[in-house]
Amino acid sequence: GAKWTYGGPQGEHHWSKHYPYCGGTFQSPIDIKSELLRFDPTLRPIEVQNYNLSPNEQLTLGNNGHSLQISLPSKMHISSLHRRFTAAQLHFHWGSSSRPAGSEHTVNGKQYAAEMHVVHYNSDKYPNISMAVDKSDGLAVLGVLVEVGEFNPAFDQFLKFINGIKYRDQKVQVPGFNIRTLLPERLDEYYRYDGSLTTPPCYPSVLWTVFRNPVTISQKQFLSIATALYSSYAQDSALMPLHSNYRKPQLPESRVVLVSFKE
Ligand SMILES: NS(=O)(=O)c1cc(-c2ccccc2)cc(-c2ccccc2)c1
Ligand SMILES: [Zn+2]
Repeated sequence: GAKWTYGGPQGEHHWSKHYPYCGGTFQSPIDIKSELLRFDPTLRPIEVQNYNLSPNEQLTLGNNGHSLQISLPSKMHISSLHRRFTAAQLHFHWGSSSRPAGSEHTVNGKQYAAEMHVVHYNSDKYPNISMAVDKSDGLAVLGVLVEVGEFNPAFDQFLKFINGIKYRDQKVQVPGFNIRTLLPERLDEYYRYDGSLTTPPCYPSVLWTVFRNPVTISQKQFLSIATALYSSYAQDSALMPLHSNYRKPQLPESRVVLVSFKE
């Protein structure tokens, strides 16, 4: 599709020219603020299956020019939703070394250092993710807020390979590890709402689950994400640092955010 960026003349305010859904309804991310929240006692803890990958399994770590992503095997899935949602990939959004605030979802206006998205598709209904990506019941994304604090050994399972994907379209194989360790401890405390892809084409096809509790990474780990990557190709003469790859919060319109916990 057409080129899009996070700033400048192809930035988010221009996305809707080539990607009409980006100017539509049910857009993500949003500011998760108290007045939108409604406690829902029927929201069950998220249950994930086969997230504990053996080191004998290889995962593809890649730089797609907009984010750092890890491809995930299709045995990984969410089993606690009304349909099976099979994992496809996980990726990140982050700030910059000078502005360590780059999460997409914010909570009562607080923006976190980064955010991880684990993207799943409704494999009960669709044969593959391409058929699911633009359907209103197609995707389920788990959102994990990331803040700077304690060192996180789980993140180092892939961060130690980040210098192999400095430039756009570079990929490296990394040994499998327990992806569950990238998620917060409490999978029973989360925000839930109907939204969209936060990047073009912005399809309103995502059942969002944003966990209440952030995970932490160290300042050094954050800086490696925020400073190691470029959105330009290795052979390009102009180096384009890849950072601040987050969309700003969108209007909630009349949407309610369901919450699985009372306090
Ligand atoms: N931020 S997100 O979760 O809404 C998201 C989902 C998917 C996605 C991935 C596979 C299938 C379907 C949707 C892709 C991206 C993406 C991020 C950077 C660059 C290009 C695309 C972002
Ligand atoms: Zn994302």
